[in-house]
Amino acid sequence: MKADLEAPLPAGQESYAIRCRDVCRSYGKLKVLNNLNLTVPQGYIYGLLGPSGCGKTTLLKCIVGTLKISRGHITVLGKPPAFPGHEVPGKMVGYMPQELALYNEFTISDTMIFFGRIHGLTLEKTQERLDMLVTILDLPPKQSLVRNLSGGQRRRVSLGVALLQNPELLILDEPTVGVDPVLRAKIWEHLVKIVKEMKVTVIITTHYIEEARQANVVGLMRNGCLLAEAPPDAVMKQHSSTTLEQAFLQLCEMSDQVGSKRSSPQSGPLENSPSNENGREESRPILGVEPGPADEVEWKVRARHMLPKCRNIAALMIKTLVRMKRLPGSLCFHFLLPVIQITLICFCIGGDPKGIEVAVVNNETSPASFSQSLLSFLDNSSVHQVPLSHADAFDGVYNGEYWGVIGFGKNFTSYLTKRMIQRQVSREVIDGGSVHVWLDLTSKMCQSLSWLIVFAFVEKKLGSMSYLVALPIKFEEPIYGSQNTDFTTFVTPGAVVLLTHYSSCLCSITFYLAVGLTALSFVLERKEGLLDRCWVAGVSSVETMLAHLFSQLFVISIQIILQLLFVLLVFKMPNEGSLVLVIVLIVLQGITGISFGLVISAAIDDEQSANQAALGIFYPNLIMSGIIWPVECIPYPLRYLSLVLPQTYASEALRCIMYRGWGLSWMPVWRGFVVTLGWNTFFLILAMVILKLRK
Ligand SMILES: Nc1ncnc2c1ncn2[C@@H]1O[C@H](COP(=O)(O)OP(=O)(O)OP(=O)(O)O)[C@@H](O)[C@H]1O
Repeated sequence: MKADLEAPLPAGQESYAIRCRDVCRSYGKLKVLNNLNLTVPQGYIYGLLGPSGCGKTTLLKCIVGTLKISRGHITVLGKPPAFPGHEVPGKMVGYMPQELALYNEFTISDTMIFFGRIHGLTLEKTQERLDMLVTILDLPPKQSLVRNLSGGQRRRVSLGVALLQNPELLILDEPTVGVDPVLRAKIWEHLVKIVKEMKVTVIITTHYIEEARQANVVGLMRNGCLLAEAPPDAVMKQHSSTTLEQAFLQLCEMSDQVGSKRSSPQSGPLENSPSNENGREESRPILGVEPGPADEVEWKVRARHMLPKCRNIAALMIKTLVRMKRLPGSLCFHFLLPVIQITLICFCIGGDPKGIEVAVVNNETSPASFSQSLLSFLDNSSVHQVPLSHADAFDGVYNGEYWGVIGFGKNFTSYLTKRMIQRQVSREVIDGGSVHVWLDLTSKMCQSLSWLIVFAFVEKKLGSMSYLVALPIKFEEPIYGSQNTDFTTFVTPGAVVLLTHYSSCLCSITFYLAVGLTALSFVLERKEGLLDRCWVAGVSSVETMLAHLFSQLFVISIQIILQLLFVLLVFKMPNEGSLVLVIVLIVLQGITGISFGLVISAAIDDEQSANQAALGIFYPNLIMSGIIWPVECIPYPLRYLSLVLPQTYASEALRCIMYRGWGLSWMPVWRGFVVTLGWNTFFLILAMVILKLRK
């Protein structure tokens, strides 16, 4: 095995671009990279070959810094990947991941302009590079939408993105899959040309082993370690084979024979290249360096590196807006969905019952009787009266045909008159002078019905005499709110908060919930390799999150304006307090939603699970936040849980502002703001930590 590694190197090798030493990486218990050593000389094409699942992509991800290694050292262009101030990830590296990692709603031109912005290229420079790439890679017209391209065309666009900024290092994960042989030859020709002319270093994986003969060096990988690393001719010569494929097969057989005794190559000839000028940082710890004058400069570089770049945030935001523009139907739905929801709440919740079938058993026959007169006061649109006999009326209720029975005794008029004019009356007179109501109370709606009946009889009919039959309780003019405050009024502020929270929250985490564009973006971008690609291009997790937050903020601002217009102007919900406070609180709740969405999308990879997580949290939150029913009705242990939910205090604060006209000096109001801000900070930090930990 060692002999394989001792094949002569091409002349002129002076330094290395990539050096991996004893690199290990696992996914849980699965050890994917196993003490791997690899050296890619500067200005070479390095063909990384190996069977599917041997760990090539994992290695490339470790090299570009999207995955952290568990053990060992990696040096890329002189420093470890993601070293503060280092432009790997960044401008120095062009990365083509195995997934296509392209925005489907973009044209080819949009795609290049987006990545050009991230690399800091001017528009003219990007256009110039794009024209060149169209010729070299035989790309379709620049204005073609990516989603309309064939698989091979998309792969070429993806390769074009990697080549865009003329990087020093190109990392290409299977760039020639699905590309026809003529174009494959053209791509290799271009790679050979840029390596020769510009001293670019290329590391390329491919399933077409024979095409790797054009590489300067090949690395044959199996089970997470390198079996051989040498120029293709040397590998073939070593194994007396006429093809690389044969040589590779022999190597695999030998490796199987050696089995577990074999260790990964510890020292290949490529390693002997004079390395230390470029590999300076490799053995140096990233943290814990002794302070000195040079370190001061380094700290400044690090600090600058850590600060989010406006350029990247702007590029990501423009990207989101362009994508929205390309999906206008989806955009309208996105804006209208919360309005539709709030309209439905206002129309469907808390109103008076309409068209209820009620059986009437009237034993008084005279048309001038009180009972006839009272029945005429019942609102016909609410209660549809069906005159029936006693037996039919009760049968109808038992059969579910009527919601209840209203009954009058045959002496109702005379007994009621007695009740009102005599000081003392017998129980029989009270009973006979009362309206008897039997209700099917399996529906809460009938409770509203009973109040309707009382209201019709006592308030409307008896008018000024109503006090004679009233209960010994008097409800005076309310201190806050009005006598007409209904369930809708109670529920609306909470619903606005909730809808804002969830519409924005779902934006970040769930898949195509009506929103389409931005909603899905984070989880899908992650899944499609777009987040990784942007990260390798130099966009940090903080920049991604901030851009996402700002663009979502734009969307929820429009949603909030539309919701408030409907709630305040169309449905005439009262607002006694400051509209500014109302808007700020709702926007802050929107941010809670976005940041909560970011937590879920940072923790979960696929849209289905993200959707389930969002829904799983939505309902308990809706029920327990005091939005539908007051928190005071929740039993004690659960009430404590309710109080720590992000919407409980916010809904209360919003109700206090809108209906009591309270300002920030009132504790329930400022508490709503403070708790919301606290949740926002917590969710944003948590999302960032999860993103960092999951590398
Ligand atoms: N995110 C992940 N979580 C768990 N296991 C993973 C993950 N990514 C890759 N693996 C596993 O790691 C191993 C190496 O995968 P990798 O994608 O690096 O292989 P590869 O050599 O690039 O394969 P191919 O040529 O088919 O692309 C595989 O067994 C794969 O199942």
